[in-house]
Amino acid sequence: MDKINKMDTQYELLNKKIHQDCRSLSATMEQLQAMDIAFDHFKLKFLTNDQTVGSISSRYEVDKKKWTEAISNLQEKVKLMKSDYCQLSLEAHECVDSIPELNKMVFAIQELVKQCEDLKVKYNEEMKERKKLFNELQESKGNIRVFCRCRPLNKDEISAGCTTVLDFGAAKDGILTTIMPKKQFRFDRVYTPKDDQVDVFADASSMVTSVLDGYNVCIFAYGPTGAGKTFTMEGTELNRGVNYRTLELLFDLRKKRSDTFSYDISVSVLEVYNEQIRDLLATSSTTKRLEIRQGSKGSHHVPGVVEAKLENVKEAWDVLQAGSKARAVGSNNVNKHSSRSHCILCIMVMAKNLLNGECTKSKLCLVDLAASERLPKTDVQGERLKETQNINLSLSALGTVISALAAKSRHIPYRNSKLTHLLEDSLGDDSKALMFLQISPSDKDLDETLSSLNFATRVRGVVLGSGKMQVDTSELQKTKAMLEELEGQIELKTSMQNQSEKQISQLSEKLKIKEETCRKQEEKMKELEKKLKSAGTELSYASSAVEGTRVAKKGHSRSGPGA
Ligand SMILES: Nc1ncnc2c1ncn2[C@@H]1O[C@H](COP(=O)(O)OP(=O)(O)OP(=O)(O)O)[C@@H](O)[C@H]1O
Repeated sequence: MDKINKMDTQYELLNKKIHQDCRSLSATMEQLQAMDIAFDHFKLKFLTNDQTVGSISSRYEVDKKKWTEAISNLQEKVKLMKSDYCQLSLEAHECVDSIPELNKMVFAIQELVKQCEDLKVKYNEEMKERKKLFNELQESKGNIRVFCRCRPLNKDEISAGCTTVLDFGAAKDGILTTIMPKKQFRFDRVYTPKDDQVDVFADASSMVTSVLDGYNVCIFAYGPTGAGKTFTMEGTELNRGVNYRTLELLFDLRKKRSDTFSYDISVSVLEVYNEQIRDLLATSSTTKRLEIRQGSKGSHHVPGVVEAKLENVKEAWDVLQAGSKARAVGSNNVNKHSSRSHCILCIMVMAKNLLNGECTKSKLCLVDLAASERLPKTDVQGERLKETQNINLSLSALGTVISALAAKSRHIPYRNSKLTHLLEDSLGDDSKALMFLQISPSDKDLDETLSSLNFATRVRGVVLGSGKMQVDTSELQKTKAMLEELEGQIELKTSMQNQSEKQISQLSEKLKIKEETCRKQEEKMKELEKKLKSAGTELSYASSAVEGTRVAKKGHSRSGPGA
């Protein structure tokens, strides 16, 4: 029994132990399972970590490459910019260094300007003197000068077998010879039929110049019908005459003298027919486009006449055309009206000396006279007779005025005709006159030619016989040479001054540009340095992040999953 009890106890003990072992086994199993799961987790984590490390490291490589490239690019750029900067600052320094030079130049220019001012004052005085001498010289030649111009034979005359009765062999010396009767006539100029409008105006231009110097001038064309009066004064579109060339010269001189003078130029165009005055610009549409004034007592003896202010030579041509048109319209009803009327172009000039504020007013009258005629033929009656009488009246009144002026009479009979009344201002004591004597070369016009030549010789003789002052021309030559030299000096100084001013402005412009470029480059450099700095910071962040991941990976592989 004892044995059975013993075995029973043993059995119970064994059973207990088995139960205990079973429990510990299942706990171990659970532990093992948990470890297994943990290991799987760890294994999974490890694999994931490994992949992350791989991708980080490849991104790191790409980024590294990119940043290295960017850095080397930036370094290159910085290097270039630094060299640019050095170059620019060198140039800027050069510019700054040249400032004392510039100051010197400015000082020199100021000196030049002062000298120029002094010279201008001197020049002004000399100009006055020149005007005086010019006037005296003109006087010595006679205040009334006569130029003789002969037209060529026209087609009709050639086909009718007309011959030339004039010899121009001594024309250069101012001598014209008639062949039959053989007689010599002396004038201030004699033009051959070959001389053109340019040749003719070249001699008249000094008179025109003196208008801008404040003198009154009168230029008129005298001669029988068909001798070329209108051709000389008006000319044609292709062969422009004295009227147009005069205005052209005035505008040219106005431009040339614009530094020292301002000129206001206006014109009126009048016709005198049968002692009646007609304003040829009053109805013109051309004039409506221009600035118009009504002539006052000061500018005209016929108040209310249209005065068109001209700004340029194009306007001048338009106005001249308008005047010719209006004259031609008037001639439709009357037998060759234009040869029976006087046409007057009045040019009014107001000059202001910009240096001393002095103002002068002068007037230039250009007159295409009515055709001269000998005493009316007996068969001329009615309207034609009246015309001829009026023409003769005005031409003889003109002759009388010229004679009275030449004789320095106290009374000049301007009021004897409308023509002389209108010319009063421009045909005065201080004024200059030029007569173009127009003649025909044809034998059929010989009588009229001789009569015209005799008339013009009388006019010239009267004037030259008046004993005008003779000027010592050697003195005049000296003064002229001095003036020319002075003018040359002024021109040189002015051009030097202009050049220096131009240089200074160019240099300061360059300096400004350089300064601006330097400033921009500096800004750019600063910006790049900033970018470079932030790029460096980002790079160091990225490398430390990569480094951290690497360390973590290494640590993990050392502890391993089977540890
Ligand atoms: N120097 C010249 N060269 C060429 N042709 C000329 C010259 N002078 C005049 N003529 C021509 O001769 C003709 C007559 O000239 P113009 O009409 O000028 O004479 P005029 O003296 O004004 O005559 P009128 O007193 O009758 O009006 C015109 O056809 C003109 O073109």
